[in-house]
Amino acid sequence: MNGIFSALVVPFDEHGEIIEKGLREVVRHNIDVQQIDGLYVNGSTGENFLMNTEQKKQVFRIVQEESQGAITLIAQIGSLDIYEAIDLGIYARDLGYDSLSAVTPYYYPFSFEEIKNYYLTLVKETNHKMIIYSIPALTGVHMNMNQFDELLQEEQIIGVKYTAGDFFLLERLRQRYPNKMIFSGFDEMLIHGTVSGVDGAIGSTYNVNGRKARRIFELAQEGNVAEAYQLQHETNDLIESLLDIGIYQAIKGILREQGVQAGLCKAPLTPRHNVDTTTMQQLIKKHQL
Ligand SMILES: CC(=O)N[C@@H]([C@@H](O)[C@H](O)[C@H](O)CO)[C@@H](O)CC(=O)C(=O)O
Repeated sequence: MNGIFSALVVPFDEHGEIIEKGLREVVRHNIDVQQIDGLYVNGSTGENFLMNTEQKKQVFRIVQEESQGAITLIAQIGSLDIYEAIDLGIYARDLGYDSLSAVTPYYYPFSFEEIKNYYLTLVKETNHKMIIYSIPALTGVHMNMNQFDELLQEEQIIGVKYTAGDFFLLERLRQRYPNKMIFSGFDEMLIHGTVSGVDGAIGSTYNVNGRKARRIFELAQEGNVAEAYQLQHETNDLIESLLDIGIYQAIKGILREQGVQAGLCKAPLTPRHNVDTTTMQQLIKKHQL
């Protein structure tokens, strides 16, 4: 479960329905063109939190069918409805997903005990591997080393998707848990995560920039930090542009220009945002996507 994983984008039509043919094309593009090692399915990038249960299951099923065991699959099942999360976890497990993952419960000010019980319940009820999805910037949940210690004592909790900029905490996690999986979650900090010893990276921009991300990852692992950092500078120029436009809309816009039916974003997200063909073509050319 190492390497570069795309946080999969999901194509929606103008009514917020999933475009099945488009989703299959996005999976194929990730496997055949971006040559990723795995997919992180129904995460933030997949607009998971805008979908209903049936749509989430539809995505899990189609991705598994299309990837046919060629890559590693991680199913993000986190939900404020713990019973939906359990249902999704059992569904993805039975489809053959390699691991589950769940974002820390958000919106209400949950205590750490409530968060811990949430994960232990998911692990018990699904009887599958679990990767903690920690993204404090969006959830407001900032866990400290002692709290990660409590979660990682559970054998079925195999690792953390670490989407934060606290590299002291990341260094402590890596030192204390050499045998747990740690994924870097911010693409713009891929080199920093790799030098900190992460096992892999999960991110939205790998849907369009996965090959260059792999070069950064491999060069940094080999200790060629200067060359890795030059590629990170170039990558961060791209990421800055994507963020200015609207990250998910821009990624789908690039994919559409490349002939992949990446569809639109689902409301309340703006379906296209200010994505225009000329800008997308310029990004593709400038960054050799
Ligand atoms: C909020 C968000 O989209 N974060 C992305 C990053 O890949 C992010 O888009 C990228 O680093 C640009 O900021 C991932 O961490 C999210 C992710 O892995 C997921 O879709 O679950």
